[in-house]
Amino acid sequence: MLTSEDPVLRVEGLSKRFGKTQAVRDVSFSARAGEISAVLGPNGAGKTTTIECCVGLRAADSGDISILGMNPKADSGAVRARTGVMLQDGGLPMGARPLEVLRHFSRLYANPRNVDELAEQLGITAFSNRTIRRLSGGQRQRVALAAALVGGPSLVFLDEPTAGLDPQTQLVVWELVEQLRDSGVAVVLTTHTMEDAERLADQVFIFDIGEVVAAGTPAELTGGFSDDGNCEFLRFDGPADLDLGTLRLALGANRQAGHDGPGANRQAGHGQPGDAGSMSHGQLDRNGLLVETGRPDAIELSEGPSGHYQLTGRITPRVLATVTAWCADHDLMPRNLSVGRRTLEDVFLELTGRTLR
Ligand SMILES: Nc1ncnc2c1ncn2[C@@H]1O[C@H](COP(=O)(O)OP(=O)(O)OP(=O)(O)O)[C@@H](O)[C@H]1O
Repeated sequence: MLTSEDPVLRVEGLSKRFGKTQAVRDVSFSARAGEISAVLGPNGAGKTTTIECCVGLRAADSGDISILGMNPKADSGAVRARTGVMLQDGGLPMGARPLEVLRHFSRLYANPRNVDELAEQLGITAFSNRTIRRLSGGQRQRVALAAALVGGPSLVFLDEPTAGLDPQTQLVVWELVEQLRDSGVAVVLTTHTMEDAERLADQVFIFDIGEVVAAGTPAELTGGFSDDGNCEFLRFDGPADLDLGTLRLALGANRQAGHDGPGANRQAGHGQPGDAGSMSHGQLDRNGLLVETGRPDAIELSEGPSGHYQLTGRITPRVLATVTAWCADHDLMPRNLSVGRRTLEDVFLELTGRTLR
């Protein structure tokens, strides 16, 4: 029996191979009611294959999938009745008109949503007398989204729901997805747009080459953003191969002297030193090792390619002053100096050495 605490979707150890390509390897994740779970990753990371296995469009090689406590294969009818799916190719009948399609789908469900209201909300009414074949990509996308929602599902899978949409329609889709979450639906959203994940997601699962390489809330993954406005990275450009030893010492001396000022409290939800074993405070690096994140008093200093320097952690005004003072002592102009919040894109880059796009 499923309780309200149990995930609506639970995926454990899912693997799927296409010939020589291991599309999905030992993937585990879950999605809860009233939450948006984003599956984020670059092209070919295995997101669509994972969703296709979840909704029964592909047979997994191994692993377990449970939806609302049921087995999607054994209880396929009951699972389908409570699940909405929007896939990238849409799967819409080309010769039909949007409202005909939506009315047809709505008749298959016990408690469907009002077709006219949904069509109005997604701006479908304006082109409802054209066949699907004659719609633009973005218009088809809206019909596919409506088709996924018309049955009033408890769990909805949205594969790249904002791909190809103009900014105005993206906003409509984001609002709709938030409404779904607020009404208690479990939303699983695949995307390679980190803006989607950062804006919408309660939980993010970052995929790369068929594996989940990091998981957590956006704030946990990016190291969070503290109440007093202290930022999470400081970057500057300078000559390559600077000797950073004295800067490290100066930053360490700040920490030990407790110079981070009155706002230097720990962030809610972040761990105490030593409790890095939980997934919520860490990420998996390329070798599958847990890397601690969100330690507000730890400053990491690294040199990227061609003289790009980066500090990550809790960047206080004192840290900024230490860096600029060190630069002044070394007669060095820190070019392109910037301070800001780390994004999921940064996290992905740090974990894989590549960008999401
Ligand atoms: N039917 C198929 N036959 C052979 N290989 C496939 C098939 N479907 C997917 N693949 C391969 O499996 C890997 C994962 O593909 P998948 O479509 O799941 O990635 P994705 O993360 O959804 O990518 P995208 O963001 O581009 O949609 C890729 O290397 C892809 O080429």
